[in-house]
Amino acid sequence: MKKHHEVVAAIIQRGEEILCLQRGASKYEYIAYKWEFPGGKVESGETQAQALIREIKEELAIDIQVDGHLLTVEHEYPDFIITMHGLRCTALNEELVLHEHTGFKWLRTEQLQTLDWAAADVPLVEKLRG
Ligand SMILES: Nc1nc2c([nH]c(=O)n2[C@H]2C[C@H](O)[C@@H](COP(=O)(O)OP(=O)(O)OP(=O)(O)O)O2)c(=O)[nH]1
Repeated sequence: MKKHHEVVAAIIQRGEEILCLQRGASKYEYIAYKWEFPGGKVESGETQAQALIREIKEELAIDIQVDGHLLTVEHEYPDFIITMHGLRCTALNEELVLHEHTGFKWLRTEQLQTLDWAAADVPLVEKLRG
């Protein structure tokens, strides 16, 4: 049976722009170098907000405030399944440092579809585009 992960992803908006991050190499070629929202797996005992605050601090060295829920997506990849909660957030610091990603872009909602998103993110991007 495939592993099932609960994942949180931060939609960080600054003015009109949203933070998009590019993953690096991966043993799973279908997510390697894809674009995503920062975040990661919820660990046992954590709330979604606690997990997201921890992940964003690890990945980007910034603090965030979680403002609300955007969309939850369930997606089956060839090797595992994720339930991903997309949460709207605000960054509490200006400068970010990429600890785990290979690139980042701040894009307006109408520019989001120019990136090659991880498949699970497509419904989030569509919802953001309205
Ligand atoms: N963070 C994040 N993960 C996503 C997104 N879209 C998507 O398919 N994923 C997948 C990729 C990973 O398989 C999984 C999240 O795991 P991760 O590797 O980022 O998180 P983690 O740091 O907790 O994991 P680990 O390497 O410690 O095991 O969800 C997204 O927008 N953000």
